[in-house]
Amino acid sequence: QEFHLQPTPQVYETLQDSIVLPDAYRFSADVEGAASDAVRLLGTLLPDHQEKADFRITVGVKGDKAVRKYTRLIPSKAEGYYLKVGKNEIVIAGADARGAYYGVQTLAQLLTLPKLPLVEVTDYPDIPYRGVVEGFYGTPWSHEARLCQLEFYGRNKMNVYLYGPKDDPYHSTPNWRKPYPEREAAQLKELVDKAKENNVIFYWAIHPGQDIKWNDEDRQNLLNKFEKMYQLGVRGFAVFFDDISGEGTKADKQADLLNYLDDHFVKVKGDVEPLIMCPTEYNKAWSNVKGGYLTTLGEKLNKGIQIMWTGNSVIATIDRETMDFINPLLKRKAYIWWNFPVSDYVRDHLLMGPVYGNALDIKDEMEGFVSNPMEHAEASKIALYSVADYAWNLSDYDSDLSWKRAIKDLMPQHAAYLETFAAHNSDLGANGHRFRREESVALQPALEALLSTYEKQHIIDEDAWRQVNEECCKIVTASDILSVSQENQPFIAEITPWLMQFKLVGQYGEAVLQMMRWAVTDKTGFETAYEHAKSLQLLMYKVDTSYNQNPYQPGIKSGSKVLLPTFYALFEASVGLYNQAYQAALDTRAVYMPYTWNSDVPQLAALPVLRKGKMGNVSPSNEVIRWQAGGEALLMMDQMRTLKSLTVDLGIADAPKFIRLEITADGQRWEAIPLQPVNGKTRFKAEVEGRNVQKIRLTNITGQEQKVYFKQFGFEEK
Ligand SMILES: CC(=O)N[C@H]1CNC[C@@H](O)[C@@H](O)[C@@H]1O
Repeated sequence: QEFHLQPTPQVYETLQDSIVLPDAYRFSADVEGAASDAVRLLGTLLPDHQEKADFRITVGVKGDKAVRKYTRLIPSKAEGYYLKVGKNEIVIAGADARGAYYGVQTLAQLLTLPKLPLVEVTDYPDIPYRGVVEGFYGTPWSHEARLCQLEFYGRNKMNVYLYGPKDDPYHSTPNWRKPYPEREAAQLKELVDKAKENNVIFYWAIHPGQDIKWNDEDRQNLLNKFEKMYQLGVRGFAVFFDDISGEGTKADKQADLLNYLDDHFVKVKGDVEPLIMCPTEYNKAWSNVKGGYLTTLGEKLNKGIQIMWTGNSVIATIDRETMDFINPLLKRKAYIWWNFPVSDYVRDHLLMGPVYGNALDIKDEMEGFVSNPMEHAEASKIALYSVADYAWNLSDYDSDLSWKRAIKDLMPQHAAYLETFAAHNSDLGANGHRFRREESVALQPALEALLSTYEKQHIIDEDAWRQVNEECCKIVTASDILSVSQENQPFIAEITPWLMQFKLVGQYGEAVLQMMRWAVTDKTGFETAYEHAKSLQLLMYKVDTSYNQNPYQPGIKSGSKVLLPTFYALFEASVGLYNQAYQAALDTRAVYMPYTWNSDVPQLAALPVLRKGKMGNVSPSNEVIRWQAGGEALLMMDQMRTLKSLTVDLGIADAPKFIRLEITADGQRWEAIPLQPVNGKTRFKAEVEGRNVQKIRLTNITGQEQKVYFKQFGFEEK
C-alpha cells in the first residue's frame, strides 16, 4: 500500500524526486515566538543544526520574519500550514502556532520514509474542533491510556480532548461539587501538560444535572470546581446535561447558568477556550421542538458558547439533513458528539470496523466533531484514526482506505492479522438503539452462496467452500499470532478474550465445513466433526459466560452478525441431512434462545434479551426512558417455565406506583404480582417462586408518560 499522509492533506504535490536529509543544516526560526511548539517537536526529529551548512530549515508562523517570503503560500485558515521539502531546504510556515506544529507533524511522517520526498503541502482542517469526548459509561480510561491517547491525537492533528467519563464520581453526581483527591488531581495536571505538549486542548467537563439546585450555592460550587481545575492548568470547560431527569433539565436555567459561567469565569480569565455544553435534548429523536427547549438554548445562550449534538438519534451518522435541522434551532453550528465507536450499550462487542456513513459535503455545517469511544482505549484507535482523517478533510475521505491505514498504524508488523480480526468484529449485535454496522463484508458473498446452495439444493458450492475454509484458517492463525504479539501489549490485553472467542469461531467454522463434506458420505467422519462442533459450541459458551461479566451486556461476542449465524445454519442443515441419510436423530439446534421481548415503548422495543444458564436478562439502557401512558413491555417464553425469582430496577424508588408487573401461565389470565423493595432504593423483586409462567408484562398504569431508567429486568428459572 503506497505511502499516504494522515490525515489526508488538502493539497499534496510531490515532485517525483527525493533527497537524503543531510546531517548538517542551517536553522532559522523565531524559537521563542509562536512557532516554539513546532520548533520543539522538530528538535525531537532532527539532529542539532549547525551554523555553517548548505541545507536550510525554516520554521515560522505568518508574520514571522523567517517565513515572510512564503506569506502568500500560507493558507489563511486556522491551523493551516505550508510545508515544502526542496533540494536544499525545508520550509514550514504555519497560519498560526498550531498550524506550524501540524506542519512538523506532517514532516515527521515524511521522515519515516527511506528517502525524503520533495513535496509541497498546503494544508488545513475542515472542521475547527476535532477529537475525542471520553464520555462513555463503564470503566474510565486509565491514566496511562489517556497519556497515550493524547500523543495519538497530536500525531493525527486532533486538537480537542473532552474529559467526561460518566462513571467518574468527581465529574458527575455525587461528587461534582468536591475537588479531586490529591492523586487524581496530580494525574489530571499531568494530562493537561501532556495535552499541551501535543497541541491538544484539554477540556474538563462537569455533569451536575442530576442533582443541581438552581441557586447561588450550587452556582458558586460550580465556579469553585472550575477554579480548582483551572489551578491544575485546565483551560477548556464543558457542562454536560445529558441523561438526566427532573429540575436539572430546564433550558432557561441551564442557559442562565452557562451564561453566568461564560461572563464570570471564561471572559474574566481571558485565557480559557470557548465554553461547551451538552443539552438534555441532545438528539432529534428526543427533541420536542414545540416544547421550546432547543430554541430557548439557541436564543439565550451567549453566542460564544458551543452546543453539542449527537444527530437524528442517540447513535447516528451525520448528514446534511441532520445539520439543517439543528443549526437554525441553535442559531449556531452544532458541535457534533458522535457516538461511535462507543460500546457502553453493547459491552460484549468490539467495534473495530471502518468509520463510514457521515456525509462528505457538510464541512461548513459543524463547529466540532468529537468521537465518543469505547472503554477499550487502544482498540478505539482504529475508529479514532479515521475520525481524525474525516474531520480534517471531508471531501477526500475514503472510509475503507482509512480503515486499512488505521490498522497498519496500530500494528504495522501484524496489520494483516489485525485486519482479519477487525473485519469480523465490527457489528454491535441487536441493541436498543438499532444502530448496526457492516461485518465480514469481503466473505459475505461466499458465505451466502455456500449456505443458500447447501440449504436449497443440498450440494456444496466448492469455490465458496474453499474461500470460507481459507478464511477460517486465517482466523485461527490470526487469533493465535495476535494473542501473543508483543507489538502493542496494552491493545492485546484489551482484546484477548475476543481473540479467544474469534479463534473458536474459526475452528467451529472448520468443523462445520467438515460436517457438510461428510454429512451423507462418511458417517464416522461426520460424527467426529459433529462432536467437535458441539464441543466448540460449548467452549464458545464458556468464554461468553466467563469473561467480561459486566451487569449490562455480559460476555464476549465475535463474528456475531454474519460469520457465526451462517455456521450455525450450516451446522443445522448438515445435521438434518445426516439424520435423513442415516435415519438418525441428532440434535440439530445450534443456538437456543427460549425468551423473546417486545414492547410498544420505543426506547425499550429493540433491547435484546440475554440468557446465561437459567438466568434471563433484558439488556439495560443508559438513557432516560420516556414510557408513555399504558405502554407495555412483554417477555415471552417459548413454553411454560417455572420461575425462581424476578428483579426489576427502574432507577426510581416508587416504581410500584408507576409500573404494574403481571404474569400469565396461559396467555389469557393475567395476575398482578406486587413489587417488593430489595435494597431500599430502586431495586424491587416480585414473589414468583415456583410460579408457572409463559409471559411477563410490565405496564405504565399512571395514565401519563413516566421518565424512568431501565437498569435491570431479569429472572431466574427454577
Ligand atoms: C450525549 C450522549 O450521548 N450521552 C450518553 C448517552 N448516549 C450514548 C451513551 O452510550 C453514552 O456513552 C453517552 O455518554
